[in-house]
Amino acid sequence: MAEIALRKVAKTYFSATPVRALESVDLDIAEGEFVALLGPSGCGKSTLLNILAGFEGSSEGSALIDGGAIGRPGPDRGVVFQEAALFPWLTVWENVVFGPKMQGLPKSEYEGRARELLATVGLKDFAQSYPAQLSGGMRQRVGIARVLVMQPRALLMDEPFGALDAQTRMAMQELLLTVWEKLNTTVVFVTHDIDEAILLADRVFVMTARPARIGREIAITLPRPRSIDDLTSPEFTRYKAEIMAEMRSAHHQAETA
Ligand SMILES: Nc1ncnc2c1ncn2[C@@H]1O[C@H](COP(=O)(O)OP(=O)(O)OP(=O)(O)O)[C@@H](O)[C@H]1O
Repeated sequence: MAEIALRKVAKTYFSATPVRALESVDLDIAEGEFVALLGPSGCGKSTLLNILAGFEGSSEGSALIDGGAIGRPGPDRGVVFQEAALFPWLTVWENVVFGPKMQGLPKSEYEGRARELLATVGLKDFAQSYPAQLSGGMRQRVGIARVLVMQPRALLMDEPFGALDAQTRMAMQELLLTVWEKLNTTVVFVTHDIDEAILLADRVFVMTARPARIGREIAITLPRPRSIDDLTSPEFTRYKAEIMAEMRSAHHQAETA
């Protein structure tokens, strides 16, 4: 699984007025670690994830995966966005096997894995359905299976459950925990939701207002396996109070900047 390192990463967008999105971000993520990024709206979380994905370059500093500089997007990194970008004209099964098929892999190398993943995300009986016939949560589960079938070394997730209702969201969080505990992929997870960050992550990074830096790192030592029952434990509440205070001060800096 991937080890990720950011060294003094900065990013300026040269639009009509230049925007400094990131400033001197240093981050070390261990193999198999689950990391969550929280921060005020517009601070630069997606920018950071896009640099890790290779969708855009940094203006300064370096981003490394397993010691090598991150260049273009690659199959070692799977990216999941808020909306699963499924092909509407393909069935669930065809969507899931699309990547390995395009890579020219023989069926024997990916079909078994694809079947297993569909079962893991609870969609075994929907293999022949089309995306339009699925709920938002089901579509997102297809999206996750589609990325995992490529066996990425790191999973980069940008608000993946942001568009889902509260109940579906909790089910998806539990599903992701199950999948991650099984595969132990390195995960970088961007969210606005403090509960979600605490429930899922080994470490939560609270970013400052733009230009974003890592303001605070909080190690979440709640035992694993975790479940949504943990949301009401006293330790959980303590973490939440600590992170809320940090977020409030980040928000205040954003307002007064
Ligand atoms: N392609 C771009 N061109 C110019 N400016 C951009 C571009 N992408 C992002 N920005 C700016 O960079 C800053 C950081 O944006 P980013 O999307 O990374 O924030 P974010 O923390 O993910 O926000 P949110 O939490 O609201 O999703 C914003 O001010 C945004 O307007």
